[in-house]
Amino acid sequence: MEDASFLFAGIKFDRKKFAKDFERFKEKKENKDLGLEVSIVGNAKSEQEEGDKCSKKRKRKGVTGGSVEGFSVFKSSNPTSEIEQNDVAEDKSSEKKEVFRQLEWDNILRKKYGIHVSGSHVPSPLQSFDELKTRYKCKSYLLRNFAELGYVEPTPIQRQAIPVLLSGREFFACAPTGSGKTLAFVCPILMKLKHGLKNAIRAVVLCPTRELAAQITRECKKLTEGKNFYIKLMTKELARSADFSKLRCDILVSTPLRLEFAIRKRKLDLSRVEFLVLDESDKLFELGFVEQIDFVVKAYSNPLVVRSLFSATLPDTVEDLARTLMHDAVRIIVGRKNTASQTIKQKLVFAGSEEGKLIALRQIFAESLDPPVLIFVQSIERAKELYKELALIDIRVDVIHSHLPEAQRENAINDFRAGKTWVLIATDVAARGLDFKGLNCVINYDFPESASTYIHRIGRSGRAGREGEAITFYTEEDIPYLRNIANVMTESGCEVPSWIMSMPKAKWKKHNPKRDSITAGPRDDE
Ligand SMILES: Nc1ncnc2c1ncn2[C@@H]1O[C@H](COP(=O)(O)OP(=O)(O)OP(=O)(O)O)[C@@H](O)[C@H]1O
Repeated sequence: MEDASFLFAGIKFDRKKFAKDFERFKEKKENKDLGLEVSIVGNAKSEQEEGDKCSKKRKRKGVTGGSVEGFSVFKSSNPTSEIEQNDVAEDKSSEKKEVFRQLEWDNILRKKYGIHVSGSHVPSPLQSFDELKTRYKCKSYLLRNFAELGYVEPTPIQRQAIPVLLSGREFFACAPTGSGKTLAFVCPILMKLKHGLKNAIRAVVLCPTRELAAQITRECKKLTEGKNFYIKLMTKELARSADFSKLRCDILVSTPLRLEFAIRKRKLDLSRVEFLVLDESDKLFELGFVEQIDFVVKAYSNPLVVRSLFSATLPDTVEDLARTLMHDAVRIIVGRKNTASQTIKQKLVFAGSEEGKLIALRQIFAESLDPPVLIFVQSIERAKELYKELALIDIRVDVIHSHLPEAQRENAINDFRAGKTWVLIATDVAARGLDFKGLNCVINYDFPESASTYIHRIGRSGRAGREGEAITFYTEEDIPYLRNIANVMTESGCEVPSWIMSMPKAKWKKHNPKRDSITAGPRDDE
């Protein structure tokens, strides 16, 4: 992890400058502690208006620095008689009771869905999608599109993240792979943007790969079916030649590199962006991305931009960064942090050598090839080598890595999704975010470079509650790192031999050993 403390430096929200407002905010918190400003589930008016009020207050703070009034409904009233005082006391006590009841109910709901939150005054989780209508006046088209897509009830991350983003709060969230994080940020952004109001980019979603950016764009379009939203994927073409001053775009989805290019070379204006989402945020803070991210984030000159971070793995360093740099951030963790999805059956296989791996793979294919299967290797070279090997067998195989032209990468993904390809060999370019609905099995032909890479790779299967399988080959050189993977396995309920669990945990930065080339072992037909 790079030292990324300079990140978000472009956001003009500094505590010194707004010290007075922070003082007032404290005052507000005290009043809230008395239970005067907490929303109640089912109160259609309150939460939408609270959200709007919240952003208006931030506006006043951020833009004019003017006085902020009305923190307490009781401050402005001036009870004179004893009866009035008693009435006020009674009101206070019943409001307090209601607030406690609500908090209790929120906790029950969170416990039921494994949601853990911290931060001040976290909005109540959703009980159902219908609540989006009753509590937040969500437009019917969105709920219709949910139904069309078969989304009957919100997933745990959606239950909590949607109300938090709707209330204008910044947050960072960690939830398992395939648990619906995309909808968790797209839905509230669509609800808040009210399409077609302004001619400016108002939301930006950043993610580490083009394939993932394309997938998020598609998901956004599906959700806005029947409405005039302008959702744009930052393609190479767009980044190079678009006239951004004329481009109609409500939500822009991009990789950091392309966005940086468009800002530098094409004068892309991000001053009116209201929402910034960093998907796969821990990856975006790694070496190779962090400088682009820093540059891009500085381009968001709107002091009211609401930032949110999502990932299935969230190292403490990224959490610390988010906590210090975001404004009054909420933390949302679903299940246990940095664990694999519970629906994936995970297995370790000792393959002995490179030759042993190929034999083991062919054996799996012979005994139980249940396509589609995704195979991960460590490098582009090895992806090409394995492709040559498997092309000799009578199975439909393809390969994806970052040295392929964009169209070929796209075809590889599309053919795999469509079932035209049974086996896809991939480098870690396909490890994050990609949603292959029916993927049955992930094979880690090469041991993953880190526990988080392991979690993301195997998370391409077992999505949206479905079952999946993950097989990880290891050789002698991987043994010191076995324990780290074994921990992930036991955390999600898989069995691991006791000798592995008694090994010391290796200090692990990136494990990318030099491996012998992938050579053909003896074949059945020889
Ligand atoms: N409420 C829902 N009910 C049923 N399916 C859903 C719901 N929300 C999302 N999905 C589906 O779940 C799948 C996974 O969603 P998504 O790709 O957003 O997961 P993710 O949490 O972002 O995963 P990753 O960490 O791997 O990026 C998708 O196929 C999506 O259509």
